[in-house]
Amino acid sequence: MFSRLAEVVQDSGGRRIRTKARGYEVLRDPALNKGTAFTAAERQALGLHGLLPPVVTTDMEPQLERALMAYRAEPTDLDKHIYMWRLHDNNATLFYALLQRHMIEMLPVVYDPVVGESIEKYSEVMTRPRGVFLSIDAPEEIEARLAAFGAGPDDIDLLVASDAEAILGIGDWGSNGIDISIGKLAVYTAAAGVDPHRVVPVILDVGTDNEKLLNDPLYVGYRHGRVRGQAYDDFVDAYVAAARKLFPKAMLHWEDFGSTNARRILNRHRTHLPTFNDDMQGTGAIVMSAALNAVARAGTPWTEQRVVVLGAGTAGVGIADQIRDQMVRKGLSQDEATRRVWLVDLPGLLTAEMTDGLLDFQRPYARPMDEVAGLARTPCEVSASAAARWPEMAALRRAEAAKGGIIDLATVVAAVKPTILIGTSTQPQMFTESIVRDMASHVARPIIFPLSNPTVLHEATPAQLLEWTDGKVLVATGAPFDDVVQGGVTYKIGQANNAALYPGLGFGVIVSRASMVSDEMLLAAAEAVAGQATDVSPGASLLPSNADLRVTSSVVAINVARTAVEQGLSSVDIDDITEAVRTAQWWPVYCPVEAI
Ligand SMILES: NC(=O)c1ccc[n+]([C@@H]2O[C@H](COP(=O)([O-])OP(=O)(O)OC[C@H]3O[C@@H](n4cnc5c(N)ncnc54)[C@H](O)[C@@H]3O)[C@@H](O)[C@H]2O)c1
Ligand SMILES: O=C(O)C[C@H](O)C(=O)O
Ligand SMILES: [Mg+2]
Repeated sequence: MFSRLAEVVQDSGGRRIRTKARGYEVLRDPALNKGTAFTAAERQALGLHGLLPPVVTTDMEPQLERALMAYRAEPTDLDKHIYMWRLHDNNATLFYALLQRHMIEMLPVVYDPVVGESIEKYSEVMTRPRGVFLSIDAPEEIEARLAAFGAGPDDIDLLVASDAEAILGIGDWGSNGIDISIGKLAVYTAAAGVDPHRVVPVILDVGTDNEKLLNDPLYVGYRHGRVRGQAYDDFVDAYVAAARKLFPKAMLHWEDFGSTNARRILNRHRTHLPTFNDDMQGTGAIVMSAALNAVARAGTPWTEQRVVVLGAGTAGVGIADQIRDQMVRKGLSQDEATRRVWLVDLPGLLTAEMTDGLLDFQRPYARPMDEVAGLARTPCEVSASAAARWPEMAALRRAEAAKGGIIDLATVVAAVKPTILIGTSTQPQMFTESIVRDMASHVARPIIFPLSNPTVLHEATPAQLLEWTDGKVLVATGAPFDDVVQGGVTYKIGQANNAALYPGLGFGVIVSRASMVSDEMLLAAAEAVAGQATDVSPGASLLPSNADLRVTSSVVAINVARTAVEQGLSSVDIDDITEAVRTAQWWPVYCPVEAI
C-alpha cells in the first residue's frame, strides 16, 4: 500500500509513481524505496542526496546479489523468514524480485511450512505490524479501523482474512494469525502478479482458546477465550459489510477458519460476493488437479473410484465434495457418487448413527448402518487436546468408545479397498505401513495424498509411500518435499498445496471483476493446473513445479476469467482475456519516481 503521499500513473509513458514525499519519507516507504537504484535526477528531485551512498545502480542486480547473500547467511529458516519481511518493509519491489527469482528456495520460507513456525513464535519475533487488526471487543470500530489502512474505494482488489482458529494443522493462534494473511498475499503477488499495493491482510481477533498464548505476557492479541455464537456471526457480518462499503471492487478470501465456521461463513456470502474459502474450495480444486492427472495415469474411470478421506474437517470435506461432483459429471447420480466417498474422523468411519452429532456438511457422507454392522471396532481414548479443538468430533468419539471403539482407518481401508486415500487430519504418520501395503495390495496404482501441513504433520512422507508400494503410488503432498530416488527412478513430488491454485483463481476473479466465484470457475482453475503437468514419464510429478508458478497462475487466471465471462458473472467488458490478464499483472521492477 502506498502512503497517501504517492500515486501510481499508468499511461502511454508506462508506469511511474508521483509523490509528494521527500527524503526519508521516500526511503522509509517500502512501496517507493529503490535504495541505490534511485537515479541522480530522482535523488535531486526527491531530496535523497546525502541520504544514500553515492553509487547509482542502474538495475536491481547488485541489490539482489547482496540480499541473497544476507538471506543465505541467516542461520535458521525462521531467521530467513524474518529477514525476508524486514527486506519487504525496506523495499517491497526487491523483496518480490528476490522471491520470484528463487521461488523453490524461498517459497517454503516466506510461506508454508516456515510461516507456521513464525505464527507460533509471533510474540517473540514480531517485527513491524502489517495489515489490519480487527477485534470483537470493538465491533463498532471495524469500519474506522479498515479505513485507517488509508486506501480509497478504487485502491483495493483483495482482502485476505483469518480468525486463526485452524491455522494450517497447528490450531488456534489468535492474533498471531495475521502472518497467514500476509503470507497468502505474498504468494498472490509472487505467483500470479496481484499488485501488492492493492491488498489488505486482515486478522479477525475473536479471542483465543490457546492457553499458551493467554498465559504469554508477550502475546499481542486480545486476552480472552474465543467468542462464539451470535456475537461471532455479527462480527464477521460487520467485517464483510465494512469491507464491501470501503472497497466495493475487492474480493474477500477466507483462510484457516475452524470447521464449524468456515462453511457457514462461505455459504452466507458466496452467491452475492466475489469470495471463496481457500481451505475448502482452493484445496478441493488443487486436489482435483492432482486427482485428474492421477486418475488418468492410473487408467481407471472416475465412476469407479473409491475414496477414503481421513480428517473430515474444512479441507477434507471440501475435497470430498469436489471429487463427488467430478463423479457426477462423469455420469453417476449424486447419491451414487456420495456413496463412493468414505469419511473417517475422530469417531472413526462417519456413520448414519452419528447423524445428530455430525456437522451439517459431513452428514451426506454418513454410511448406512447395515453397511458397517459387520466391521470391527478398535478401542480408543479421547485426548484432552482433541476434545478442546474438535469438541463435536471428540464427543462422537467418546460415544463410539463406549460402544467398544471406533471403526478405524485400517478397518475402513481393508473393507473399502480405496483407489484414492486423502489425509487432512492434522495428525502425522496416520497412513501406516500396514494400511498403505493393504491398500496397494488391492489396486494397481494407489493414489495417496497426505496433505496435512506443515511438513511434520503429513500422514506419511512420499519416501515412505513409495517404499511401501514399490513405487506404484501416485502421490502428492501438502508441503514441499525433495525428489525421492527409488529403484533407479527419480520421483518428483507434486505439491498439492492450494498455493498452486488460489493465486490464479483470485487473479482471474480480480481481472474479470466477477460477482461471485462459481463451481465452474473452480473447476476451470483445477483443469488449468492439471493441464500444466504434461510430463507422464515414470516418476513425473502429478502437478506443475512451483518453479513455474507464474506460468501456471497465468493459465489459471485466464481460464477462470474466461469462465466468469462465459457465465455472465464478469462486470467488465473484456475483449481479449489473455491480454487483460497479462496487462493487469504486477512485476517487481523499478519504475520512475517523480516529485510533485
Ligand atoms: N495442502 C493444502 O493445500 C491444504 C489446504 C488446507 C488444509 N490443509 C491441511 O489439512 C489439515 C486439516 O485442515 P482443516 O482446515 O480441514 O482443519 P479442520 O480442523 O477443519 O479439520 C481437521 C479434521 O481432522 C480431524 N481429526 C483430528 N484428529 C484426527 C484423527 N486422529 N483421526 C482422524 N481425524 C482427525 C478433526 O476432527 C477435524 O475434523 C491441516 O493440517 C491443514 O494444514 C492442507
Ligand atoms: O497454507 C497452506 O500451506 C495450505 C493450506 O491453506 C493450509 O491451511 O494448510
Ligand atoms: Mg489454510
